[in-house]
Amino acid sequence: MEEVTKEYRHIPVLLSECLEQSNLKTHYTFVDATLGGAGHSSEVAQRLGSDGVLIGIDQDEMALAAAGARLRNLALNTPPQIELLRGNFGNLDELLLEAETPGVDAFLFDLGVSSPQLDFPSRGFSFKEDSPLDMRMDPGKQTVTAAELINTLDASELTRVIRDYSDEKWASRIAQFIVESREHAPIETSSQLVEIIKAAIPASARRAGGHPAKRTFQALRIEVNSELSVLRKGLEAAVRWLNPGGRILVISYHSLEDRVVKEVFAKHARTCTCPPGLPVCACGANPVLKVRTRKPILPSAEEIENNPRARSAKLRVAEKIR
Ligand SMILES: C[S@@+](CC[C@H](N)C(=O)[O-])C[C@H]1O[C@@H](n2cnc3c(N)ncnc32)[C@H](O)[C@@H]1O
Repeated sequence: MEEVTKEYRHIPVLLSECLEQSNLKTHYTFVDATLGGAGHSSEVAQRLGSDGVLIGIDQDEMALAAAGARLRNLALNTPPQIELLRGNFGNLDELLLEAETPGVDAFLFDLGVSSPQLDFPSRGFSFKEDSPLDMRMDPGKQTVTAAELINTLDASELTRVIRDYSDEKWASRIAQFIVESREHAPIETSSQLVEIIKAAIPASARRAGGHPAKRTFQALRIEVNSELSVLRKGLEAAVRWLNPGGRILVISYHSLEDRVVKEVFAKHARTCTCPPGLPVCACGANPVLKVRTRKPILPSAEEIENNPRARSAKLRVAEKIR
């Protein structure tokens, strides 16, 4: 355990903004749906009282072990009840029923992978390390790896995944190069895939827009973990579990995640669009949320300098109105 906490280094993103936006009270039930290394949660735990509850969820065993050790080591005067659950926030209903939660006052979703997940080569998330192409967030429960997708999807399915989940301009060429390459031998490692992507993208285009494999790796990770449908499901459940006045905070790191957050918030915040003078509402609008961030909250230049991973972060917040 000591080993895990020493190695698990992840700087929490938009920490003070999250604490402020959570509107924490000592008796709150706070659900951290993406516990990671408990960067946010260890600060939340210090602000809850003995009548408060902190529920931490992560599907990653390594994250949960590190977070558990960190939270246990906090010297708290009035420790809240702390419950850590291993699972996917796509199954929020089951997890919160298991925790016997009557309702929730604040949810935090800090999406994506943590720095240690990227840094442990065996997880296969990083295009910078040579590792097996895995990318499963929960290797114990998920069976389909990135290698399996790369070696079995046909060219049009590969193009769809890469294009839809990353806006990669060269998606269809990358897909073709993948299919041609695997005819000789299966593609099993991240460096094999990086070389194929580099060969598929013309040299002039390769120089722009960061590492040429970044977008394809993001697309594969989203597909392996069904990230967008899981996010929609998790947010929908969070809206149901929220107590009146409670808040949902979501930190996203790319436009596809951010779009899902905006859509779910907007759907539940939709106000009546009937023409004035109609005796009863016919459009069926029934707002339960108020969006508190018309524009997302972004990290400061100072935060980005100290933690480059925060560069693409966007925090959106909504409050339950009834
Ligand atoms: C960016 S990290 C969170 C870091 C954390 N806020 C901190 O400061 O230490 C995201 C975490 O969410 C977890 N995660 C991602 N998707 C998940 C999902 N669908 N269900 C549960 N956990 C998930 C990952 O395993 C990872 O540990």
